[in-house]
Amino acid sequence: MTEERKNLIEVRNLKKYFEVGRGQVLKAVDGVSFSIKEGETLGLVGESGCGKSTTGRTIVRLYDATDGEVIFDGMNVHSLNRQELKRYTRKAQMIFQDPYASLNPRMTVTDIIGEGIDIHGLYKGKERQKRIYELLELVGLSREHANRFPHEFSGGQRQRIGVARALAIEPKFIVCDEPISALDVSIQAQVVNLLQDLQEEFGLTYLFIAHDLSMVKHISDRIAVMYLGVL
Ligand SMILES: Nc1ncnc2c1ncn2[C@@H]1O[C@H](COP(=O)(O)OP(=O)(O)OP(=O)(O)O)[C@@H](O)[C@H]1O
Repeated sequence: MTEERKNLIEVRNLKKYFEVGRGQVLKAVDGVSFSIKEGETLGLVGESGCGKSTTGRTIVRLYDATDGEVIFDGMNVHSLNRQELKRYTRKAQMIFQDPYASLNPRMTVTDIIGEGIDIHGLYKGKERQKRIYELLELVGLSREHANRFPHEFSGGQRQRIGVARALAIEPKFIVCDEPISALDVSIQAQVVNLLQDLQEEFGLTYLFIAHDLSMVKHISDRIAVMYLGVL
């Protein structure tokens, strides 16, 4: 079945170097190539510091690439004008490892989820509120949660808010950067199941980052192993 699907993402010889002072360069990602088909999950594993997060962040344009290409749906992600970049950021989202650090503590759930909706001008007024309720229900929360702040939730619930935020702008591709490693083991399976259900429902494509194989084994169609900046 997968043979018929087209590549949604093609990463070609991607490099991301950081300048770390006194002319020193840290080659966090040093020539990585892979592709992910539409609706597929590629697992990306490797020990801490090998460059997994940097790869994910460079693909979604949180970082500029030092060299190489990321082709998304036929377009080169690192040579977009501002308008195209805005369109791209709507299609490619990221879910972060730490559901405590990645949600602004001073914003309500409605504000957090609504931010992307506003930036991309998707819904206004009543429609916007309805969409936020819908998203909360989609991730297993309820409309009663809409006006609460992040500190009022458990780790698993916070990660669900992070998922709702990513989904709010109807992306095609999500980089899941260790989305369950900060959670209790008993909660991890619930969040993985949620991500799988959403993938099925919306035909999402995932790059699923984890530091150990056991977590990604049953969610991934294929697995890439990273070591010191290379695959
Ligand atoms: N903004 C940055 N500036 C300088 N160095 C960075 C930056 N981000 C990451 N690095 C370095 O790049 C290397 C790869 O880091 P990265 O976070 O991508 O690895 P990782 O495999 O995702 O690790 P972890 O599982 O711990 O998140 C590390 O040596 C890290 O210290």
